[in-house]
Amino acid sequence: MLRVERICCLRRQKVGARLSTIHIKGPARLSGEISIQGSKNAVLPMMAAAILHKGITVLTNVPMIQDVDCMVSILNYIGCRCNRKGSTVEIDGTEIECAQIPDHFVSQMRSSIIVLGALLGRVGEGESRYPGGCLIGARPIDIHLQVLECLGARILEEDGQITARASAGGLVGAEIRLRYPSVGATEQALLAGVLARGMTIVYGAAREPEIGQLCDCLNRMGARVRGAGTGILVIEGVEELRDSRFAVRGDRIVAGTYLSAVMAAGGKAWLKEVRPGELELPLNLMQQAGAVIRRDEVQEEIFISMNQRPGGLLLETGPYPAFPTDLQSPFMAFLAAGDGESRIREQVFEGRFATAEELKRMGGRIYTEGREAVIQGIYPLIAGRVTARDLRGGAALAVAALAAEGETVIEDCRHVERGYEDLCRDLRALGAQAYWG
Ligand SMILES: CC(=O)N[C@H]1[C@@H](OP(=O)(O)OP(=O)(O)OC[C@H]2O[C@@H](n3ccc(=O)[nH]c3=O)[C@H](O)[C@@H]2O)O[C@H](CO)[C@@H](O)[C@@H]1O
Ligand SMILES: C=C(OP(=O)(O)O)C(=O)O
Repeated sequence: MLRVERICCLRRQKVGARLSTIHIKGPARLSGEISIQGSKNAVLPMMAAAILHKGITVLTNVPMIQDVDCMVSILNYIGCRCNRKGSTVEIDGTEIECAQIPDHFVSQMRSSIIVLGALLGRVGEGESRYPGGCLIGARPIDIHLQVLECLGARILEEDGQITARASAGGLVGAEIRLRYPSVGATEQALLAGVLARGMTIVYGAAREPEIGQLCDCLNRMGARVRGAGTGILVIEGVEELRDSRFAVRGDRIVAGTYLSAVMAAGGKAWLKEVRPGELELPLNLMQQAGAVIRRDEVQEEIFISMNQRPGGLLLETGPYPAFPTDLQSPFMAFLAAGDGESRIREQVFEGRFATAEELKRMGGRIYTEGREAVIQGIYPLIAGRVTARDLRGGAALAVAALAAEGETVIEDCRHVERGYEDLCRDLRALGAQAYWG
């Protein structure tokens, strides 16, 4: 059995806490242009993929967000050397000294759990506690563990500690059927399958664009993965990977948030470095609610103009290509300041209506029952003191504040900093009065 000595010298880089209150003066009308940061949900598994390679992986257009800081800390801790210059991160995975993902960082970020699959692939073992991340539902990891077991890992769970070990020859390719197209579990299968012996086929895989990006990145590193964008992924195991460089694409959820801001406030905006095709359904719904949208797939730009109160919508979240759950709260925010009745069905995370309570404190007329919300639009909303309950929920409150009379103070925005480089900077670039306080 491959053993990794647990030197675990604590090279813990403190994940810095910044100011975590946002002040926004409304109502606003927006006009401006912004480049969209690199995608959080794409870059985190790519960073984990660097563990698989005994050499250098360079990622460019990496967003400056806390989850990336957290992943850098995990990689440094296990023995990789991460060197960051602006939006470029170079990861040297030559030495892995420790197969234990440190508790401190696991509790901060959901994506920490996929490091387990990469460690198993590279050194045949890994240890982790249950991952943190946004509190938007139960978020079990049974499918992740099923994936690893299918590939031959033995999993031991004791007091919240998970230990996974491959047999002496390492992981072995297998057919894996996912009971749900979980994004994280699909990433887990990709990371664990790349260096496994033989062929791995994942049926019922997630089809999110971030999975496609991970497949592209792994193939650039020398892996052999086919089927990206479909529900069946075929991974032909390889012996080793090679040095590579990969550019992370723009974050469709961040873009969707700023489009929602224009929907709430009115005005116009040009968003650069984002693929309109990744936001097909949200853009169609925004048009249905009254926006004028122009998409440029070649230049990777979206233009939006909104000159009326948003009309009511019916939407239901689901795995891609259905409506993304991560945009549910920003949509709820602009619909709350709209004209007419909307209905939202949240099918992915059962706890993702917490932000509705905060929107109600801003005068929003929202009624939730189970997985369903009914929203009666009203304008303007009322500014007040509200709390960011989760990452997208915090951003959604900023969206609502643009359609509220007075100064809104959004407290506890540490979750927002996990995923947005600087929400206030970007909203100011669109003409809003938004400041960290
Ligand atoms: C870092 C990252 O990429 N986060 C994204 C990822 O989260 P994440 O990878 O956690 O989301 P999943 O697709 O795994 O979860 C979807 C559903 O499956 C359930 N489930 C998941 C795994 C499992 O082992 N067992 C299980 O029951 C979850 O509780 C949830 O109800 O995809 C979500 C769905 O698009 C997004 O909202 C998150 O922003
Ligand atoms: C839920 C999200 O993130 P995480 O899975 O990292 O908690 C999100 O990005 O909206």
